[in-house]
Amino acid sequence: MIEIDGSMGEGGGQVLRSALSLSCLTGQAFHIYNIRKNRSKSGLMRQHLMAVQAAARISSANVAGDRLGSPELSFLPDRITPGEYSFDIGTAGSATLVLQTVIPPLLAARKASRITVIGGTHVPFSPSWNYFEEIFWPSIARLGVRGETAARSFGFYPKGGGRVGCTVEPAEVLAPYLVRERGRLTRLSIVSAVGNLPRAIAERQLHSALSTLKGRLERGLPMDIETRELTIFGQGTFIFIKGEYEHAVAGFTALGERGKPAEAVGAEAARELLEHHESGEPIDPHLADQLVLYLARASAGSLFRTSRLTSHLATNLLVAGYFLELACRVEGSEGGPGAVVITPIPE
Ligand SMILES: Nc1ncnc2c1ncn2[C@@H]1O[C@H](COP(=O)(O)OP(=O)(O)OP(=O)(O)O)[C@@H](O)[C@H]1O
Repeated sequence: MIEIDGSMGEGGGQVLRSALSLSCLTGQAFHIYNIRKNRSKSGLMRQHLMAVQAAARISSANVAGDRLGSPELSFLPDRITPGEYSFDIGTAGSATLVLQTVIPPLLAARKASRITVIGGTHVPFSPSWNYFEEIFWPSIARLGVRGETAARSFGFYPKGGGRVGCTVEPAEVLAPYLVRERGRLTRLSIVSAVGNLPRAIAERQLHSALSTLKGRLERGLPMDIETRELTIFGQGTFIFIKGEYEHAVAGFTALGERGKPAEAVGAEAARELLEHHESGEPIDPHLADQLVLYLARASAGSLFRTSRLTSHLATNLLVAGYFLELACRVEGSEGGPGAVVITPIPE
């Protein structure tokens, strides 16, 4: 049984989720302790527990310690069963993080699967649905992942209730990923949205983003700009900015919250985009960590450059090393730009 210290690296839920994915994928059991030890509410929270239950359902796993607040867990997967799955988090816990947990093992199944998750789609510290669908999904599609994404509704903190999902076709081996350069910025898209709040808030978010970006991007850049009113439970706002480069896409989401001015929301996403853009690098800091589990399964070595090396990236590389024979090299230091080289070692 693989022993994992859940407080290693970034020490958050990601250590657990990546271990669940890789355990299902490789059939190796693991025991994790110190789960989210340094977080203010340590142990398994609802969203993490849902990831455990989802991974257990698709792999008919034997599990011990799967309760709220638990600091440790043992997970013994059996066989991956493809099929139709629906997981209801019951809170605004992140739906995209649950999807990201089960996609890698379901790719290794013999038949296609359809997964639906009910929960938060635009919640802090996780990929927004727009990010999942427009940045993460096209990036894994480039590695050979086939399937479709679908969103029935969005869910915000604290009510959740968004319903999103995807289908995944079996993909035995994935293509290597080589992204050293991004090429020119060819298009910018901005979606600014509100649910059960005045449309004027979405417009203020948008104007603030546009004035932050003014004069900082190429002249005459094609732009798609949209404000949206969403039908959701509860209330919420977000802005999502996508930069399409010749060889990469990058995305930045900012969320509204009580007491945070709409102008701050718009400026936050725009500043993140500018920071990435001005680095000259292709892969945004979030995609960098989210790609690791896929590159670890590619048929040959991969290399990409990112605008910021994060502790999430370092953590995923560490966890992948527990389950797979890999040679990983990171060039650069945390917080700055750098390169990641991942080479699977054939058995
Ligand atoms: N704005 C964002 N856009 C895209 N992806 C994001 C964004 N914010 C966070 N993520 C991704 O969400 C994941 C969050 O992992 P993390 O371990 O922090 O989650 P968690 O389970 O909420 O952890 P914890 O509550 O223990 O801190 C990472 O893969 C990170 O790249």
